[in-house]
Amino acid sequence: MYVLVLYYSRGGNTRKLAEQIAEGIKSVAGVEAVLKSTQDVTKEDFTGAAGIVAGSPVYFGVMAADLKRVFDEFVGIRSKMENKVGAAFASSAFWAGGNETTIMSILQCLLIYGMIIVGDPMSATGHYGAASVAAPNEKDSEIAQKLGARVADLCKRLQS
Ligand SMILES: Cc1cc2nc3c(=O)[nH]c(=O)nc-3n(C[C@H](O)[C@H](O)[C@H](O)COP(=O)(O)O)c2cc1C
Repeated sequence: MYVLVLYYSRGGNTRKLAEQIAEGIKSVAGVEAVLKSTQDVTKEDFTGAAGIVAGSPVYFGVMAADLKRVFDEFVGIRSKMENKVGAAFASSAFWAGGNETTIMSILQCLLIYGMIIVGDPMSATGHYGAASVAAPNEKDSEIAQKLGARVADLCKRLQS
């Protein structure tokens, strides 16, 4: 069983968050993490996954166009995604730059893909997901790992 960590990143900040989420996924026994950029991801990566954690830099308060392109292009496999677990992450330049609105823009797509969407666990912050201003610091990384672990754990429970 694997969880797909899908990201777009131009400067590397969002990729660093993605790597932390993948670490969290891998900490759950029996669940692997597949880390893919928007350029490399395939429809098979989507349909084979037990869950998807998708992330983007904040671009004008929403996800970057290349992540939206993937959701647009893969619309035909939407029905195969029902009841998989979904979560989101984002990296901004400023504290009030739009991390939550960007996460919500991603969660909207996952919701309409029929997925069961979750935020980060109570042991992290119990909010929208994982986020950082520029590159993730130690706390951001811990939250990202906990988000990954939560999604992996839920995937296991749903498939048992
Ligand atoms: C076209 C564009 C739009 C952006 N819009 C915002 C924004 O609305 N709010 C914000 O805080 N940062 C904004 N940024 C900054 C990026 O979200 C931020 O630098 C992020 O950490 C970059 O992630 P990356 O290194 O993964 O590419 C924007 C950057 C670009 C290139």
